[in-house]
Amino acid sequence: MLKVTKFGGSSVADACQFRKVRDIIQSDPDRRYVVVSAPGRRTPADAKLTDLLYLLDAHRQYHVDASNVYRIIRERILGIQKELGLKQNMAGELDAFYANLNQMKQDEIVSRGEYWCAKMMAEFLGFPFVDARDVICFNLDKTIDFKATKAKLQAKMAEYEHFVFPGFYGSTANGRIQVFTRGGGDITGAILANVMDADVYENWTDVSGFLMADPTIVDKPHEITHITYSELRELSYMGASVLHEEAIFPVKERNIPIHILNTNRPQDPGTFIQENRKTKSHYPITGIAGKSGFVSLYVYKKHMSSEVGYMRKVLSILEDYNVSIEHIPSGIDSFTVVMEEKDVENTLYEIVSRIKRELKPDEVKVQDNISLISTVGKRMSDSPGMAGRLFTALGRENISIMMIAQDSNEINITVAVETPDFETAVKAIYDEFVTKEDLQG
Ligand SMILES: Nc1ncnc2c1ncn2[C@@H]1O[C@H](COP(=O)(O)OP(=O)(O)O)[C@@H](O)[C@H]1O
Ligand SMILES: N[C@@H](CC(=O)OP(=O)(O)O)C(=O)O
Repeated sequence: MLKVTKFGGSSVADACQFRKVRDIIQSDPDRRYVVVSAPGRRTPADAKLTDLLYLLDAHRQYHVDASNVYRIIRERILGIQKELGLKQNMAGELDAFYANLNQMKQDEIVSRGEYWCAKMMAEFLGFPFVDARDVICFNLDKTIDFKATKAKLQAKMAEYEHFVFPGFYGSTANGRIQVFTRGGGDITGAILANVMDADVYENWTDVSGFLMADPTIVDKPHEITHITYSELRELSYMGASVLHEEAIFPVKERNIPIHILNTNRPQDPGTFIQENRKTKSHYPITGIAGKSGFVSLYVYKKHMSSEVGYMRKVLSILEDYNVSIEHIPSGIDSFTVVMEEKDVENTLYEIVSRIKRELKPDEVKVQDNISLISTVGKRMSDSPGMAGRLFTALGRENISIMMIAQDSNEINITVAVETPDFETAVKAIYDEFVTKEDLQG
């Protein structure tokens, strides 16, 4: 049996967490390949090391003295090293990094959290360190070159029976470090699991598995014991941040189960993510997730329904500005495009004026401060009246629904609400489909 184990930032936040990781690795000889993130938050008010590295880079870019930020980074790493009694010259590594700061690009700077952490973890576990820079190969378009990565990883597996591997980064063909998007250590683990044909991909974090809702919004949400890849993809895409939304593809391709586990409570069963759920859930939904930061663009034109290609022309203007579209609810002579605010923050008014100038609509309206909430579950397709229950639950809280979308597999109903209503809406949906079911037994 072969397990690829990935420990997120919360699992390596300090020396005490390192010890928990060692206990977990030593308790199971199948846990041979270990991926680590950079040290995460020790308390809710703390900073993730990766955030500090982005801050350091911002100081560098704007030519502001970065010594204070560097000092905090240095103290965090050396604090872990000292408490664990590690012998490597981390101070030398860190000072050489800082001295060389102006020669580095942002990706290299922000990748160092995982690099230092993996080096320390390797010494602590007595495993070799393998640098992701020498293994994870990116194409120039930032996708993964699977063929090259596989060849390099297999060579490392032939050389070592165990190793510690930094998540989040790799390199391009010209040797430059490239990082994934934030939270991308999960993708590194999934790639390793795929190439190594692991029996399971264990993803260790600070919650006992995937929860039915974000625990910062709903008080003590239930744990999900089993979830399918497609349900998970919907939830993680919509903001359930436990697992990066892109981490599903490499494991799904080989049908490798993902097991989400809690480093602070390793005895808990956690969540299994597989193609087919083994047990039928007691609840009509699997989970709820949501995100804020959306904006909608409403376009109305008399007789739009008979004007062939009108919607396509609006979408092609958005494409010119590289905007990706979340939803397009439509009426007969109108439609609304929902997109992420960050994609249009500098271009929205230019886009609107182009639509007005080139397509002469009768009305264009922009609304910002929108949140999307997805209610997800495979059982929803065979449970009649789900949408009705959802809308009634929101209605009871006086929340107006700005948009409704249901995917064609009927495993997801997404609603748009105004951001001030976001948390109340998530709680109302949870109460309707979970708390109420509990009370009914
Ligand atoms: N549905 C959910 N289930 C569990 N955790 C969730 C959910 N939605 C959001 N979270 C948050 O995700 C966090 C774990 O992800 P992350 O912070 O990336 O951990 P790590 O540092 O271990 O990679 C949890 O602490 C929790 O606050
Ligand atoms: N350290 C990186 C990558 C990562 O996966 O982190 P975490 O495991 O803490 O989500 C980040 O903060 O984005």
